[in-house]
Amino acid sequence: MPKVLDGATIAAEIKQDVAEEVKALAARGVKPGLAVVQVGHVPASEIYVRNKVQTSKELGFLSEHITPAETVTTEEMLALIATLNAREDIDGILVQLPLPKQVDAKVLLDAIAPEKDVDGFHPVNAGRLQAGRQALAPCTPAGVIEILKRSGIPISGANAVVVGRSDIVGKPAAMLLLHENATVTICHSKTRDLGAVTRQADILVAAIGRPGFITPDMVKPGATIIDVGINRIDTREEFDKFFKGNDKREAAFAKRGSVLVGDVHPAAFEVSGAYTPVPGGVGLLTIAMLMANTVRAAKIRRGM
Ligand SMILES: Nc1nc(=O)c2c([nH]1)NC[C@@H]1CN(c3ccc(C(=O)N[C@@H](CCC(=O)O)C(=O)O)cc3)C=[N+]21
Ligand SMILES: [Mg+2]
Repeated sequence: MPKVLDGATIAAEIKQDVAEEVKALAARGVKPGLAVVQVGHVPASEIYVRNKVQTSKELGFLSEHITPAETVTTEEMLALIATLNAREDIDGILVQLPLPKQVDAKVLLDAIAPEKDVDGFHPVNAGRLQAGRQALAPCTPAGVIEILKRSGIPISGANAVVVGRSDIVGKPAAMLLLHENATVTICHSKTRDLGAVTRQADILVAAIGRPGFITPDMVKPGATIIDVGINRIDTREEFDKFFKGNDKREAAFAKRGSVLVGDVHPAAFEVSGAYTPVPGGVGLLTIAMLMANTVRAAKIRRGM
């Protein structure tokens, strides 16, 4: 039976560590400050943003939730970022994605002061990360490393295969794994005989953004699978592809009319030695690492 790498347990450990750091900072008169900017009403953003704001409050941060209207312009957003960049009490700035079409996301993200870029999306942080300098790393890939380390899964010398090459997950995940001395391969939609490559993986990171894309034949028996995908399934046909005969998921589907599935087909987990479930895996670590990044930003920025 494969081992389930429980995101909730590991996230709680990280938050405990963060809480202790916050206490130590409080004793020195410092309170980490996080600004979460949520534009308009993207239904998928509501739950994540609420979770980020609530967690940062629980941990004793100064927490600010800023909610510009759906119709906000790039210029107005740039003015907001400039204000937050200049504020002494704000250590971290997060602009929740996606943004409305009229807002130029790249221009905005590049305007965030790199030392306050707790998402790790700024090209200066991407460059620092790849150049082996002190950097704020993107939260989801940082969470992947934390799961592996805290679960005692050896990274050094392992074959790590990352499927997906996005700037915010695949690429930085590969870089972080490389820094931990894995032998890293990045795969993507043009990779030839993908299964032959993924079957070499001791650690398989799935970050494609397609439901159930990784099938059992693509997994080396006993491998560790980290499933970064979060896909919502809301038709019976799709449901049956992944969860036919699964009573727990059946109940969830009946109740909510949708369920989440990762980028890994549930049958592929059965081939693995250990895996992160969806939900309850990497997503929870993303939020925990945002908190860790904010404390880190506070310490670095304040010279501590
Ligand atoms: N600037 C920015 N930074 C982000 O980090 C960012 C973003 N924009 N836009 C959206 C994505 C998505 N994201 C998630 C965070 C937590 C869960 C999470 O907590 N997932 C839980 C619950 C999932 C559920 O029930 O819906 C789980 O996987 O168990 C998922 C996804 C952060 N993102
Ligand atoms: Mg993310």
